[in-house]
Amino acid sequence: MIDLKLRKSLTSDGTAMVLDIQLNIAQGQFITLFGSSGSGKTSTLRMISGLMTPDEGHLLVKDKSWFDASKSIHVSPGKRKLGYLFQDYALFPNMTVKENIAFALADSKDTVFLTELLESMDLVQLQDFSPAQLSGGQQQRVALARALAVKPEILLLDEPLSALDHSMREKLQEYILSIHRKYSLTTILVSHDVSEIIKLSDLLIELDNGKIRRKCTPREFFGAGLTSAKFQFQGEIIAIHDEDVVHIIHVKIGSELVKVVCDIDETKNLTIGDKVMVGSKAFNPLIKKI
Ligand SMILES: Nc1ncnc2c1ncn2[C@@H]1O[C@H](COP(=O)(O)OP(=O)(O)OP(=O)(O)O)[C@@H](O)[C@H]1O
Repeated sequence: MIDLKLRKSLTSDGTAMVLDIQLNIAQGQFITLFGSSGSGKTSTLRMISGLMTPDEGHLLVKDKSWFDASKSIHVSPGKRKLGYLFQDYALFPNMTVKENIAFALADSKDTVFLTELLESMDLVQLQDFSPAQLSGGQQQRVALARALAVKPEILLLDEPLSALDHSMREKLQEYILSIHRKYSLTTILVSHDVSEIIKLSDLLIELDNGKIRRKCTPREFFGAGLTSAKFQFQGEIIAIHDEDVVHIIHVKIGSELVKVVCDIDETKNLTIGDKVMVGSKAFNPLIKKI
């Protein structure tokens, strides 16, 4: 349904980087772009949206050409049927919830669809509020409804929940998944949150220095080596202490601190700040860099 091959010279941390990716995405798929900072995730979404022009390549959506460098085709961002959601809700402060959504409607007279969006996002009670009167999660629900108002074929989500607290994130994940299914969207998410990625997406694309390094299911990606663990948590290493022949790795998981005892061999590639999975199988804690 989406056939893309996009190439663009970018500057990564002052050095040149060529973003060069080729992907075929089926209708209805939920994909996550994952990778370190500067690997090209946001630039990929910006090229799909038309906000950034690739140097070379093509982008076909449902057999319609949105971009083709060799034929000088560049459909403007406003004419691409897509919804784009960022961490920043970017709502109009002087408009009510309802007006914010109505403003984006493909057909401004389509009050049936406007009501459906207000209902799907549980915004009926809040429709006359202004954005300043809403919580972060409520504002992001309005932004999501507004992204859907154009009846998009593709939904682009660039870390849309990273400013929200844990419980709000979980609720919003449910909304995103339900609208993805209800409107048969093809959704591309950028996220660093392992549980969010596993919960939402069918396919993970790992970007490294502008290239696709790996394509697999999120479970394969994060679970390799720990697949039979009885439980797994994502955390961040905040300290590594030497104790004779072992290392004690201090991992922050949510607001808890967990200490994992490891052989020196096991910790060779681990440093403070690394994101890791901590799991346990038959009472032996396991730790793996992600
Ligand atoms: N318009 C542009 N022209 C040239 N270089 C750019 C442009 N936009 C972004 N870049 C550079 O391209 C690189 C990739 O940026 P991008 O925002 O796509 O990375 P990312 O993977 O989304 O990172 P993060 O996780 O930190 O958001 C960065 O080094 C950035 O400075």
